[in-house]
Formats: sequence, C-alpha cells, structure tokens
Amino acid sequence: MTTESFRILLADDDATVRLLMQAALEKAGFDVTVACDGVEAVRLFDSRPADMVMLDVEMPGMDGYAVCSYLRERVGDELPIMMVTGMDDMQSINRSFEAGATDFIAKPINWNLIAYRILYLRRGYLNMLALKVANARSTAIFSAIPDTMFILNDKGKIIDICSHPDNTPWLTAGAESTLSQSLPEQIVSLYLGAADRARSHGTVELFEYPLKLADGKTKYYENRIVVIDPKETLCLVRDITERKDSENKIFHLAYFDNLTGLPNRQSFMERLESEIKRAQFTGNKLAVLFLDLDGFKSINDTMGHNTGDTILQWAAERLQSSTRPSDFVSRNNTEQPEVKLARLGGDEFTVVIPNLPRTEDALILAHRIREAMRRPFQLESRDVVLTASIGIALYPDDGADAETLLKHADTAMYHAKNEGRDNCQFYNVDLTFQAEKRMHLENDLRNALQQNEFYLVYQPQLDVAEENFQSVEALIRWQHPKQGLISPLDFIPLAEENGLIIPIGDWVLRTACTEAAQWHQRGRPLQVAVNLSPLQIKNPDFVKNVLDILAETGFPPGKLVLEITEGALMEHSENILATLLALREHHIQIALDDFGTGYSSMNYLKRLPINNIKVDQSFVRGLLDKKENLAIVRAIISLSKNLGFSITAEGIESLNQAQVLKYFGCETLQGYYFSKPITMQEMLALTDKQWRIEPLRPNGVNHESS
Ligand SMILES: Nc1nc2c(ncn2[C@@H]2O[C@@H]3COP(=O)(O)O[C@H]4[C@@H](O)[C@H](n5cnc6c(=O)[nH]c(N)nc65)O[C@@H]4COP(=O)(O)O[C@H]3[C@H]2O)c(=O)[nH]1
Repeated sequence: MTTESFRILLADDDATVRLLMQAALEKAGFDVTVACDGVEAVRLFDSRPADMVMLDVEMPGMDGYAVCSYLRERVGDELPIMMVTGMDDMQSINRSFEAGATDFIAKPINWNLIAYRILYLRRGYLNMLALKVANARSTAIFSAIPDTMFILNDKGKIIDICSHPDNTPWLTAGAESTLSQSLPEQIVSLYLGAADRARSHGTVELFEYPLKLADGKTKYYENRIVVIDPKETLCLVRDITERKDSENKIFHLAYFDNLTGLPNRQSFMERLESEIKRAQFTGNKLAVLFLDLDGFKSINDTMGHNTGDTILQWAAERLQSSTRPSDFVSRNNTEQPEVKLARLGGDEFTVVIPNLPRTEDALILAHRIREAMRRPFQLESRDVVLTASIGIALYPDDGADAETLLKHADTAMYHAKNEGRDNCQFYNVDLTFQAEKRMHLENDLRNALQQNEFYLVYQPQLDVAEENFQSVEALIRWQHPKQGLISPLDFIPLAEENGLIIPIGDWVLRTACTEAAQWHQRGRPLQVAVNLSPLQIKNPDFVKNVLDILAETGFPPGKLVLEITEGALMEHSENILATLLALREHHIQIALDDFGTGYSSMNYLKRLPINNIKVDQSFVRGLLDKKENLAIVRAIISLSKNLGFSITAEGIESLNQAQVLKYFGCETLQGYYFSKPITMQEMLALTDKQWRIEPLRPNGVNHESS
C-alpha cells in the first residue's frame, strides 16, 4: 500500500491543529479527511472507512474516547487509532488505552516529526495485516491437510497442536501434555530419536509405526518431523492405514492364490530360493514335494468348475493340516522343520521341507499327505475320491537352484503317476526304495515292543582266573514277522534317531535283570552287562528308572554292569558324569565299551567312575597279524591295570588270541571262540564248563614283567 492510498481520518475541534496536522500529513503523501468533532468523525468513517484514525481526546458532543470505543466495536482491533492527548495527562493516556487506542501523541505536537510517527505506525499496521494474512493462509493450509500437526519440544512435551483431525484420537488436545501420555514407550522413542536427528542434521525425518487404538483396531501412521528451532520440532502425523491395507491387498494378490489362500508360484519360488541360500549356509538338506491330484481334470469336466474349485480348497486344507510341524515326523530332535506350502496353479501344489533331518522324513510326509487326500471329499450329490501323486526332489542332491529342484520334483511326480498314481517317488529312483525300506522299518519298530518281537541273547564272558563264565553281555534281537531276524546294528541307530531307544532300552534292562535274577535263583549268580545308548543316559529319569527296575526284579545292583561307549562319554561328558556317579553310589558297575575307537585320554578316564574297560574288537581281530594292534592292546591293558580298571577283551575268535590276551594280563575274555550270543536256556548249560587257557607270548614281544 502506498502512502497516497493510505487514508487517514483526522478529528479535532481545534481548526488550527486540524489545518497544521492535515498539512503535515499531506506533505508526507497521506490521503487525509478531516472532521471537526466526534459525531462528524463517526459519520465520515461510516460512509467511507479509513485506514487510520487520529482523534483529539477533548471534543464537544462525542469525545475522542467515545469515538475510539465506537470504532473498535465496529471494525475490531486491527484499525490503528492514534489519540491526541495533553502532555503528561496520564489520565487521558490511560482512558485512551482502555478505549482501545493503538497509540497516542502528546501535545504540543512537533509538526516536523508527526508524519514520521504516523509512518512508523503505518508500518506496524501493515506488518500486522501481513501477519494476519499469513495466519489465515496457515489456518487454511492446516485445515486442508488431513495430517495432525503438533509442536514437540526437546523434553518430549507437546506444546501446541496446530491441527488435529479425527484420525489421531490418541492425541490429547488442550493443556500441555507429554508424548508418553499418548503413545507407548517404543513409539515415543521413535519420535524422540527422529526429533534429535532432525535438530542435529536439519533433515526431514520420516518414520512409520502401527498403533493399536482403544477400540482394538490397529492403525498405521506415517510421521514427518521438521526442525523449527533448536528446541522445537514440528510433527506431521498421517494416517496411512488405508494405504497399508491396499499395499497388503496388492501383496496378497501378487503372492497368494485367491482360491485357496496358499502362497502362489511367485511366492513359492522366492521362498525356495531363500531356503536354498539358508541350506547352503547351514549345510542342511531340503526337500521339494510336487503334488498333483490324480483325475482332477475329469472332475472339473464332468462336475463343473465350481465343484472343482471347492475340491481344490478342501485339498489345500488337507495339505495344511497334514503338514503341521507338530504332526510331522516324531523324532527325538525337538527342532521341527517348518514346512512351506504353495499352489502353483490348477491342481498342482508344492511343499518345501527346509532343514530336512533324514531323507525318509520327506517320504513319510509325502505319504501322510497322500493318505489325507485319499479320504472321500463329501459333495452334496455324492462322495468323490481323489488320489495324489507326489514327486520329491532333494537339495543339494537333485539340484542346486529353485528352477532345477522344481523341475526335478515335477519329473518325479510324473514318475509317481507312471507307477500307477496314488504314489510317492523320489527323483532319484534308488532313493525311493531305500527310504521306503527305512520308513517301513521305522513303522514296524514302533509296533515291535507291543507285539513282543524283541528278545535277548547273552554272550558269556570268561573269567580268566576262575576259568569259567562269571558274566554275560545281554544283546537285543528283533524277530521281524516278515523279514526274520534283524541285527541291532540295523535298528538301534534308527531307534536312536526317533527316540524309541528310550522305551526299548528300558525293556532291555528290565528283561535282562528279570532273566538274570532267575539264574541267581537257580544258583548261578552271573553278572549281566547291558548296553546303553547315549540318549538313555541323558534322560534325567535314568537313574531312577534303573533303581526301580532293580527293585522290581530283585536283581542285585552289584551284579549289573552298564556299558557305555567311549563316544557317548565324550559327547555329553558333563551331564553323564553326574549320572555315572549316582549309579556308582548304588554299586552299579560301569564299563567303557569299544575302548580305543574314541580319543579319550587315560588321564581323563581316571577321573571317571568307571570299573571296566572293554578293548574294542577291531584291535583284537588283528592282534596276531598287525604289530600295531598288538602294541595298542598291550598298552591299553597295562595302563588300565595301573589305573585300577579291570579289562575285558571282546571279539576273540581264536585260541591264540585268547592266549596272547591272557599273557598280557587281560582278566575277562569274550568272543565267538567261547560262544556266540545265545539264549537264556543255552546259557545255563554253559555255566559249568571250565576253560583252561595257557598264556602265549607272541613273537617279537619281550617277556612280560608285570
Ligand atoms: N565278529 C564278531 N562279533 C562278535 C564276536 N563276539 C561278539 N561279537 C558281536 O559284537 C557285538 C558286541 O556288542 P557291542 O560292541 O556292544 O555292539 C552292539 C551294541 O552296540 C548294539 N546293541 C546290541 N544290543 C543292544 C542293546 O540292548 N542296547 C543298545 N543300546 N545297543 C545294543 O548293537 C551292537 C551289535 O550287537 P550284536 O550284533 O549283538 O553284536 C555283538 C556281538 O554279537 C566275535 O568274536 N566276532
């Protein structure tokens, strides 16, 4: 606004003052209108409002205060009103202020300066107008933006809420509040961290967070923080729930199958790639199962697509329920692999088993799925029976990348179809045979205890000094109804993998103690040795189980020997030590089986509560042919004796081996030369037999000094 277009209304009853004032102001370029009293001033203003009013306080009729009050009432507090008062007239200055005057000039007036006073006043007025416009603009902007805006100070206090739409109901408007009163702690730290960064770097800090509201719904917010000054930041909070929902929808559409809700091909391939990377890193195996419903096409053709879709949905549900980790493969390993399912399209589904513990686990799961699919699908009109053909490819054996693995699982699926459908096949055909064999064996093993298919045989152990059998080793046998006798070497490792060794081991201990107690009753107080698996000893109830069995069977603890392998001892030494000590406290003897195959030092063994060391049969076998074996056996015997352990040699197949071992000072001998493992009755017949073994010094060995 130029000075010329700035209109001043001047009211004074003193004509001289009026004239002088008008002249001074017009000289400065203002557009001046004059009134000779208050009433005229009001009339002139009403007919044409001015940009500024100058009022003499003393005027006849309506004085300056009354005019000032009137104008304030009429146009508000923006209009600059200048009162002309008498010098030092404090009363009129006060009254002017109360009437709403903007400023005052005291008489006598300095005519040279008066225009400058008005120019200053005008500038203040124009600034105020500009501020008002800026404020109005800001208010308009705030009301147009759907964001909540508030000012946060460096202490985490909300000191002003500039705009507050409905979508941030958690923000308490009104008196100063802290962020912590409105938001959970972790979100408050997000704010404070971002505000710190905005202050120190002058950047606009952006972050997002989900927030659960009082009504239980979760909203997503995007927050921007901008620095205002070193103490204050402006926070703009936007509700992005709708955007998030649509992003999720888009993600779901891109990665999930609409019909079944399962991940789709794209998602499957990405997951498989990442699982392969993980397997590369961990060195684990993984399996890809490719499932195709047999005869689905004809269902679609004859019963229509709607029925087809319903069946696919049910098939997906069955796939999900038959692959739940808790149902999947019972193993002693508590780490269950989490399988991943997908629908590739049509009636093709896939399953990935990451971290596959054993090859046959993939086959077990495939058969479980196959069984689940075979149950009739109950449609309104009739029941439909569908079968599934499943192909399995393994990483790394059948392919190193997702494409190859899927292709090979698909090939295996066709192979399963060719084998007559309702079938599961590995890509590697030989594997199907082996894994099936193990799978069936495992199934049969689960039933073997209930079906009484186990029995014990006993291998006698010769006491060299007494020259007869004082002890036996109990060895388990499995009489399989179809496959005949199965060696423990074939089923004990399997039982250890799936945890069945615990009930089987209990059975062995109970049976051995029961049968040996019967010998005792018949006057043959043989000592009995029972093999333990590491898993049994790790079981926290083990000592109690053993004591319960001894109490139940009445077998004397001092006649029971528990054999543990050197490997087991080294693997779990800390836990096992406590168990062994507890057993020894109850006079149960401990023998270290297969000694020489591990790496335990004699120094370490000396601290263990062991009674007996069994020299592994591999050393005995080559005793007379290999010089090293001779030296090793001799050293083991002499060291063990020095440490106070008794010594048993196993695997003796010839008289010469027995003689040499006697020469070295071995106290107990066991092997086919004396007897193969035999039944309880056969054993009784052997107990009276006497064995005289003459010591034999092997060639090249100096005379035994001890
Ligand atoms: N070639 C040859 N072999 C001989 C001779 N003397 C004994 N043997 C065989 O050597 C094995 C000795 O048992 P082990 O070292 O404890 O080795 C056992 C043991 O580790 C395990 N085992 C057997 N029964 C049980 C059991 O009840 N529980 C557990 N946990 N493991 C068992 O199975 C392994 C094999 O048992 P078996 O087949 O009964 O085989 C027995 C026995 O028949 C011989 O002169 N020559």
